Amino acid sequence: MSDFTALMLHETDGKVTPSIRRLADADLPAGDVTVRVEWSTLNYKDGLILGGLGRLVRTYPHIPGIDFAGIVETSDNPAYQPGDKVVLTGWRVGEIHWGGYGQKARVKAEWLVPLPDGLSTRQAMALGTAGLTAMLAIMALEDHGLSPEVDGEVLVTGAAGGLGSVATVLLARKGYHVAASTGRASQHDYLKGLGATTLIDRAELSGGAAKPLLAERWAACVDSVGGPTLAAVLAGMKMRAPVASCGNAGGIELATTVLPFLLRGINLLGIDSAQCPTARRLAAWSRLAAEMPLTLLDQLTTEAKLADLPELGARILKGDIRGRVVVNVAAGA
Ligand SMILES: C=CC(=O)SCCNC(=O)CCNC(=O)[C@H](O)C(C)(C)COP(=O)(O)OP(=O)(O)OC[C@H]1O[C@@H](n2cnc3c(N)ncnc32)[C@H](O)[C@@H]1OP(=O)(O)O
Repeated sequence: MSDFTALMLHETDGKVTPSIRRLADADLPAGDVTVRVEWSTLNYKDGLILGGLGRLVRTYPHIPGIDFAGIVETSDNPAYQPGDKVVLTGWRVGEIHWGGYGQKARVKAEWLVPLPDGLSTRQAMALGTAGLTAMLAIMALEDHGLSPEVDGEVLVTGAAGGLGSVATVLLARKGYHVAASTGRASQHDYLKGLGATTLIDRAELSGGAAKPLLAERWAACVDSVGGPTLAAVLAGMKMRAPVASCGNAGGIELATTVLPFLLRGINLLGIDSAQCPTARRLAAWSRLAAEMPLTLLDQLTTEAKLADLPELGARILKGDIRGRVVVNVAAGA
Protein backbone atom coordinates (compact mmCIF):
# COMPACT_ATOMS: atom_id res chain seq x y z
CA MET A 1 0.00 0.00 0.00
CA SER A 2 1.76 3.19 -1.05
CA ASP A 3 -1.26 5.48 -0.82
CA PHE A 4 -2.91 5.99 2.54
CA THR A 5 -5.80 7.79 4.20
CA ALA A 6 -5.33 10.55 6.76
CA LEU A 7 -7.31 13.17 8.60
CA MET A 8 -5.62 16.44 7.65
CA LEU A 9 -5.96 19.95 9.00
CA HIS A 10 -5.73 22.93 6.65
CA GLU A 11 -5.65 26.59 7.69
CA THR A 12 -7.30 29.36 5.70
CA ASP A 13 -7.45 32.93 7.04
CA GLY A 14 -6.77 31.68 10.56
CA LYS A 15 -9.56 29.08 10.43
CA VAL A 16 -8.52 25.43 10.80
CA THR A 17 -10.58 22.86 8.86
CA PRO A 18 -10.32 19.06 8.99
CA SER A 19 -10.84 16.79 5.98
CA ILE A 20 -10.12 13.20 5.00
CA ARG A 21 -7.42 12.99 2.30
CA ARG A 22 -5.56 10.36 0.31
CA LEU A 23 -1.78 10.85 0.50
CA ALA A 24 1.29 9.15 -0.98
CA ASP A 25 4.37 7.88 0.87
CA ALA A 26 6.30 10.71 -0.78
CA ASP A 27 4.17 13.20 1.18
CA LEU A 28 5.49 11.89 4.50
CA PRO A 29 8.06 14.00 6.38
CA ALA A 30 11.68 12.97 7.02
CA GLY A 31 12.39 10.24 9.56
CA ASP A 32 14.13 6.89 9.78
CA VAL A 33 11.16 4.62 10.56
CA THR A 34 7.88 4.40 8.62
CA VAL A 35 5.05 2.88 10.62
CA ARG A 36 1.76 1.47 9.35
CA VAL A 37 -0.52 2.96 11.98
CA GLU A 38 -3.22 0.63 13.30
CA TRP A 39 -4.65 2.58 16.23
CA SER A 40 -4.50 6.10 17.58
CA THR A 41 -6.50 7.84 20.31
CA LEU A 42 -8.25 11.02 21.30
CA ASN A 43 -6.68 13.02 24.12
CA TYR A 44 -7.60 16.47 25.43
CA LYS A 45 -4.58 17.86 23.57
CA ASP A 46 -5.88 16.32 20.32
CA GLY A 47 -9.16 18.15 20.95
CA LEU A 48 -7.24 21.44 21.14
CA ILE A 49 -5.33 20.66 17.95
CA LEU A 50 -8.42 19.54 16.02
CA GLY A 51 -10.07 22.82 16.99
CA GLY A 52 -7.03 24.88 15.91
CA LEU A 53 -6.57 26.01 19.54
CA GLY A 54 -3.64 26.46 21.89
CA ARG A 55 -1.06 27.37 19.23
CA LEU A 56 0.21 23.79 19.40
CA VAL A 57 0.47 23.43 15.59
CA ARG A 58 2.55 26.01 13.76
CA THR A 59 2.55 24.66 10.17
CA TYR A 60 -0.33 23.46 7.99
CA PRO A 61 -1.36 21.22 6.31
CA HIS A 62 -0.98 18.96 9.31
CA ILE A 63 -1.83 15.41 10.38
CA PRO A 64 -2.78 15.45 14.09
CA GLY A 65 -2.80 12.55 16.57
CA ILE A 66 -0.41 12.78 19.55
CA ASP A 67 -0.03 9.02 19.88
CA PHE A 68 -0.23 5.85 17.79
CA ALA A 69 0.56 2.14 17.71
CA GLY A 70 1.29 0.09 14.63
CA ILE A 71 3.73 -2.04 12.66
CA VAL A 72 7.08 -0.95 11.26
CA GLU A 73 6.94 -0.94 7.47
CA THR A 74 10.46 0.28 6.67
CA SER A 75 13.36 1.21 8.91
CA ASP A 76 16.76 2.80 8.32
CA ASN A 77 17.59 2.29 11.98
CA PRO A 78 18.92 -1.05 13.30
CA ALA A 79 16.77 -0.68 16.45
CA TYR A 80 13.64 -1.56 14.44
CA GLN A 81 12.90 -4.07 11.68
CA PRO A 82 9.90 -4.33 9.35
CA GLY A 83 7.14 -6.18 11.17
CA ASP A 84 8.06 -4.89 14.67
CA LYS A 85 5.08 -3.62 16.65
CA VAL A 86 5.70 -0.18 18.11
CA VAL A 87 4.08 2.58 20.19
CA LEU A 88 4.63 6.32 20.02
CA THR A 89 3.55 8.93 22.54
CA GLY A 90 4.82 12.47 23.00
CA TRP A 91 7.86 14.14 21.41
CA ARG A 92 5.42 16.75 20.01
CA VAL A 93 4.26 14.27 17.39
CA GLY A 94 0.80 15.38 16.27
CA GLU A 95 1.83 18.97 17.14
CA ILE A 96 4.99 20.05 15.30
CA HIS A 97 5.42 16.66 13.60
CA TRP A 98 2.75 14.76 11.67
CA GLY A 99 0.96 12.32 13.93
CA GLY A 100 -1.18 9.24 14.24
CA TYR A 101 -4.37 10.25 12.41
CA GLY A 102 -2.91 8.88 9.16
CA GLN A 103 -2.49 5.28 8.13
CA LYS A 104 1.25 5.90 7.84
CA ALA A 105 3.62 7.92 9.99
CA ARG A 106 7.33 8.56 9.52
CA VAL A 107 9.20 9.35 12.72
CA LYS A 108 12.56 9.16 14.47
CA ALA A 109 13.41 5.73 15.86
CA GLU A 110 14.20 7.18 19.30
CA TRP A 111 10.62 8.37 19.70
CA LEU A 112 9.29 4.80 19.46
CA VAL A 113 9.10 2.08 22.07
CA PRO A 114 8.44 -1.59 21.35
CA LEU A 115 4.84 -2.65 21.97
CA PRO A 116 4.86 -3.87 25.59
CA ASP A 117 4.53 -7.64 26.04
CA GLY A 118 0.95 -8.59 26.84
CA LEU A 119 -0.71 -5.65 25.07
CA SER A 120 -2.24 -5.49 21.59
CA THR A 121 -1.79 -2.29 19.57
CA ARG A 122 -5.43 -1.45 20.39
CA GLN A 123 -4.90 -1.95 24.12
CA ALA A 124 -1.70 0.13 24.02
CA MET A 125 -3.71 2.97 22.54
CA ALA A 126 -6.61 2.46 24.92
CA LEU A 127 -3.96 3.42 27.47
CA GLY A 128 -2.15 5.88 25.19
CA THR A 129 -0.71 9.19 26.34
CA ALA A 130 -3.34 9.44 29.06
CA GLY A 131 -2.47 6.02 30.51
CA LEU A 132 1.27 6.56 30.27
CA THR A 133 0.91 9.93 32.01
CA ALA A 134 -1.27 8.38 34.72
CA MET A 135 1.38 5.71 35.40
CA LEU A 136 4.21 8.27 35.40
CA ALA A 137 2.22 10.27 37.95
CA ILE A 138 1.72 7.23 40.19
CA MET A 139 5.43 6.34 39.92
CA ALA A 140 6.33 9.91 40.94
CA LEU A 141 3.95 9.75 43.93
CA GLU A 142 5.47 6.43 45.01
CA ASP A 143 8.99 7.85 44.60
CA HIS A 144 7.87 10.50 47.09
CA GLY A 145 6.67 8.10 49.74
CA LEU A 146 3.21 7.00 48.68
CA SER A 147 2.41 3.36 49.37
CA PRO A 148 -0.85 1.56 50.08
CA GLU A 149 0.17 1.54 53.76
CA VAL A 150 0.06 5.35 53.94
CA ASP A 151 -3.01 6.51 55.81
CA GLY A 152 -5.59 8.39 53.76
CA GLU A 153 -7.18 8.69 50.35
CA VAL A 154 -5.53 9.46 47.01
CA LEU A 155 -7.42 12.21 45.20
CA VAL A 156 -7.84 12.01 41.40
CA THR A 157 -9.18 15.18 39.75
CA GLY A 158 -10.87 15.07 36.35
CA ALA A 159 -11.50 11.47 37.28
CA ALA A 160 -14.01 10.52 34.57
CA GLY A 161 -11.68 11.77 31.83
CA GLY A 162 -9.10 9.58 30.09
CA LEU A 163 -6.14 10.17 32.37
CA GLY A 164 -8.34 10.24 35.47
CA SER A 165 -10.10 6.98 34.61
CA VAL A 166 -6.83 5.09 34.10
CA ALA A 167 -5.33 6.60 37.26
CA THR A 168 -8.41 5.61 39.27
CA VAL A 169 -8.23 1.98 38.10
CA LEU A 170 -4.46 1.67 38.65
CA LEU A 171 -4.58 3.19 42.13
CA ALA A 172 -7.60 1.17 43.26
CA ARG A 173 -6.02 -2.06 41.99
CA LYS A 174 -2.87 -1.29 43.99
CA GLY A 175 -4.94 -1.06 47.15
CA TYR A 176 -5.21 2.71 47.49
CA HIS A 177 -8.46 4.34 48.59
CA VAL A 178 -9.38 6.63 45.71
CA ALA A 179 -11.36 9.86 46.08
CA ALA A 180 -12.54 10.77 42.57
CA SER A 181 -13.40 14.38 41.76
CA THR A 182 -15.60 14.87 38.71
CA GLY A 183 -17.82 17.52 37.21
CA ARG A 184 -20.25 14.85 36.08
CA ALA A 185 -22.58 13.39 38.73
CA SER A 186 -23.87 11.11 35.95
CA GLN A 187 -20.49 9.31 36.05
CA HIS A 188 -20.50 8.43 39.77
CA ASP A 189 -21.51 4.80 39.17
CA TYR A 190 -18.91 4.53 36.41
CA LEU A 191 -16.21 5.79 38.78
CA LYS A 192 -17.29 3.39 41.54
CA GLY A 193 -17.01 0.62 38.95
CA LEU A 194 -13.41 1.68 38.32
CA GLY A 195 -12.69 1.40 42.04
CA ALA A 196 -13.28 4.89 43.49
CA THR A 197 -14.59 4.80 47.06
CA THR A 198 -15.33 8.52 47.57
CA LEU A 199 -16.94 10.83 44.98
CA ILE A 200 -16.29 14.57 45.13
CA ASP A 201 -18.17 17.22 43.17
CA ARG A 202 -15.54 19.23 41.30
CA ALA A 203 -17.29 22.45 42.41
CA GLU A 204 -15.83 21.76 45.90
CA LEU A 205 -12.36 22.38 44.43
CA SER A 206 -12.77 24.50 41.31
CA GLY A 207 -13.30 27.74 43.23
CA GLY A 208 -9.73 27.59 44.55
CA ALA A 209 -8.52 27.72 48.17
CA ALA A 210 -10.49 30.02 50.50
CA LYS A 211 -7.50 30.01 52.89
CA PRO A 212 -3.79 29.18 52.43
CA LEU A 213 -4.29 25.99 54.45
CA LEU A 214 -7.49 23.96 54.66
CA ALA A 215 -8.36 20.82 56.64
CA GLU A 216 -5.92 17.98 55.83
CA ARG A 217 -7.85 15.57 53.61
CA TRP A 218 -5.72 13.64 51.10
CA ALA A 219 -2.55 11.52 51.22
CA ALA A 220 -1.65 12.15 47.56
CA CYS A 221 -3.17 13.51 44.36
CA VAL A 222 -3.11 12.92 40.61
CA ASP A 223 -4.28 16.25 39.21
CA SER A 224 -5.50 16.59 35.60
CA VAL A 225 -7.10 19.98 36.10
CA GLY A 226 -4.59 22.59 37.33
CA GLY A 227 -5.78 26.19 37.85
CA PRO A 228 -7.88 26.97 40.95
CA THR A 229 -8.52 23.24 41.47
CA LEU A 230 -4.81 22.58 42.01
CA ALA A 231 -4.63 25.54 44.41
CA ALA A 232 -7.45 24.01 46.48
CA VAL A 233 -5.79 20.60 46.35
CA LEU A 234 -2.45 21.95 47.63
CA ALA A 235 -4.18 23.64 50.57
CA GLY A 236 -6.03 20.46 51.51
CA MET A 237 -3.26 17.85 51.50
CA LYS A 238 -2.06 15.91 54.53
CA MET A 239 1.45 16.49 55.94
CA ARG A 240 4.23 15.68 53.43
CA ALA A 241 1.79 14.49 50.80
CA PRO A 242 2.90 14.40 47.14
CA VAL A 243 0.79 15.99 44.37
CA ALA A 244 1.40 15.06 40.71
CA SER A 245 0.49 17.89 38.31
CA CYS A 246 -0.38 16.30 34.94
CA GLY A 247 -2.79 18.61 33.16
CA ASN A 248 -4.40 21.98 32.70
CA ALA A 249 -7.99 21.19 31.72
CA GLY A 250 -9.08 23.79 34.31
CA GLY A 251 -6.42 26.43 33.62
CA ILE A 252 -2.69 27.08 33.50
CA GLU A 253 -2.49 29.60 36.33
CA LEU A 254 -1.73 28.57 39.88
CA ALA A 255 -2.69 31.07 42.59
CA THR A 256 -1.35 29.57 45.79
CA THR A 257 0.91 30.48 48.71
CA VAL A 258 4.10 28.86 49.90
CA LEU A 259 2.42 27.74 53.14
CA PRO A 260 1.46 24.22 51.96
CA PHE A 261 5.14 23.71 51.10
CA LEU A 262 6.63 25.36 54.20
CA LEU A 263 4.21 24.28 56.91
CA ARG A 264 3.05 20.90 55.57
CA GLY A 265 6.02 19.83 53.45
CA ILE A 266 3.78 19.22 50.42
CA ASN A 267 5.66 18.01 47.32
CA LEU A 268 4.34 19.37 44.02
CA LEU A 269 5.63 17.07 41.27
CA GLY A 270 5.60 17.99 37.58
CA ILE A 271 4.74 15.16 35.19
CA ASP A 272 6.06 15.54 31.65
CA SER A 273 5.17 12.52 29.57
CA ALA A 274 6.06 14.04 26.18
CA GLN A 275 9.84 14.06 26.68
CA CYS A 276 10.06 11.47 29.41
CA PRO A 277 13.45 9.67 29.19
CA THR A 278 13.22 6.29 27.44
CA ALA A 279 14.24 4.17 30.46
CA ARG A 280 11.44 5.68 32.58
CA ARG A 281 8.99 5.41 29.68
CA LEU A 282 9.79 1.70 29.26
CA ALA A 283 9.39 1.12 32.99
CA ALA A 284 5.99 2.85 32.93
CA TRP A 285 4.78 0.83 29.92
CA SER A 286 5.95 -2.37 31.54
CA ARG A 287 4.00 -1.54 34.71
CA LEU A 288 0.93 -0.59 32.67
CA ALA A 289 1.02 -3.96 30.89
CA ALA A 290 1.35 -5.77 34.22
CA GLU A 291 -1.04 -3.74 36.37
CA MET A 292 -3.91 -2.55 34.17
CA PRO A 293 -6.81 -5.02 34.23
CA LEU A 294 -7.58 -5.44 30.53
CA THR A 295 -11.29 -6.16 30.98
CA LEU A 296 -11.68 -2.88 32.85
CA LEU A 297 -9.58 -1.11 30.21
CA ASP A 298 -11.97 -2.41 27.59
CA GLN A 299 -14.96 -1.17 29.60
CA LEU A 300 -13.63 2.38 29.82
CA THR A 301 -12.76 2.51 26.10
CA THR A 302 -14.95 3.46 23.14
CA GLU A 303 -13.98 3.13 19.50
CA ALA A 304 -14.07 5.73 16.72
CA LYS A 305 -12.94 6.20 13.12
CA LEU A 306 -10.98 9.06 11.57
CA ALA A 307 -14.11 10.79 10.28
CA ASP A 308 -15.58 10.92 13.82
CA LEU A 309 -12.67 12.94 15.20
CA PRO A 310 -13.76 16.54 14.50
CA GLU A 311 -16.98 16.04 16.48
CA LEU A 312 -15.25 14.05 19.24
CA GLY A 313 -12.51 16.68 19.49
CA ALA A 314 -15.10 19.36 20.22
CA ARG A 315 -16.73 17.09 22.81
CA ILE A 316 -13.53 16.33 24.76
CA LEU A 317 -12.94 20.08 25.16
CA LYS A 318 -16.38 20.36 26.78
CA GLY A 319 -15.56 17.53 29.22
CA ASP A 320 -18.12 15.37 27.46
CA ILE A 321 -16.00 12.27 26.77
CA ARG A 322 -15.91 9.48 29.34
CA GLY A 323 -12.77 7.38 29.72
CA ARG A 324 -10.69 6.66 26.63
CA VAL A 325 -11.41 6.80 22.90
CA VAL A 326 -9.38 4.62 20.51
CA VAL A 327 -9.30 5.45 16.80
CA ASN A 328 -9.30 2.57 14.32
CA VAL A 329 -6.93 4.20 11.85
CA ALA A 330 -6.36 1.00 9.86
CA ALA A 331 -10.08 0.93 9.03
CA GLY A 332 -9.79 4.23 7.13
CA ALA A 333 -12.35 7.01 7.25
C1 LIG B 1 -4.10 12.73 27.69
C2 LIG B 1 -3.20 13.21 28.43
C3 LIG B 1 -2.21 14.13 28.03
O1 LIG B 1 -2.23 14.80 27.03
S1 LIG B 1 -0.93 14.14 29.10
C4 LIG B 1 0.31 15.04 28.34
C5 LIG B 1 0.92 15.97 29.32
N1 LIG B 1 0.01 16.99 29.73
C6 LIG B 1 -0.33 17.97 28.92
O2 LIG B 1 0.09 18.07 27.79
C7 LIG B 1 -1.27 18.99 29.46
C8 LIG B 1 -2.39 19.21 28.52
N2 LIG B 1 -3.38 18.18 28.66
C9 LIG B 1 -4.33 18.24 29.62
O3 LIG B 1 -4.38 19.13 30.40
C10 LIG B 1 -5.39 17.15 29.66
O4 LIG B 1 -6.60 17.71 30.03
C11 LIG B 1 -5.16 16.11 30.72
C12 LIG B 1 -3.76 15.60 30.70
C13 LIG B 1 -5.39 16.72 32.03
C14 LIG B 1 -6.24 14.98 30.60
O5 LIG B 1 -6.45 14.64 29.31
P1 LIG B 1 -7.63 13.63 29.00
O6 LIG B 1 -7.48 13.20 27.60
O7 LIG B 1 -7.70 12.62 30.07
O8 LIG B 1 -8.89 14.63 29.10
P2 LIG B 1 -10.41 14.39 29.34
O9 LIG B 1 -11.14 15.45 28.62
O10 LIG B 1 -10.74 12.98 29.03
O11 LIG B 1 -10.60 14.64 30.92
C15 LIG B 1 -10.43 15.90 31.50
C16 LIG B 1 -11.14 15.96 32.84
O12 LIG B 1 -11.01 17.30 33.34
C17 LIG B 1 -12.34 17.85 33.48
N3 LIG B 1 -12.34 19.27 33.22
C18 LIG B 1 -12.38 19.86 32.03
N4 LIG B 1 -12.42 21.20 32.20
C19 LIG B 1 -12.41 21.43 33.53
C20 LIG B 1 -12.43 22.61 34.34
N5 LIG B 1 -12.48 23.83 33.80
N6 LIG B 1 -12.39 22.47 35.68
C21 LIG B 1 -12.35 21.25 36.24
N7 LIG B 1 -12.33 20.08 35.52
C22 LIG B 1 -12.35 20.20 34.19
C23 LIG B 1 -13.15 17.08 32.48
O13 LIG B 1 -14.52 17.28 32.68
C24 LIG B 1 -12.63 15.67 32.75
O14 LIG B 1 -13.00 15.15 34.03
P3 LIG B 1 -14.48 15.03 34.70
O15 LIG B 1 -14.42 13.81 35.54
O16 LIG B 1 -15.46 14.95 33.60
O17 LIG B 1 -14.70 16.26 35.55
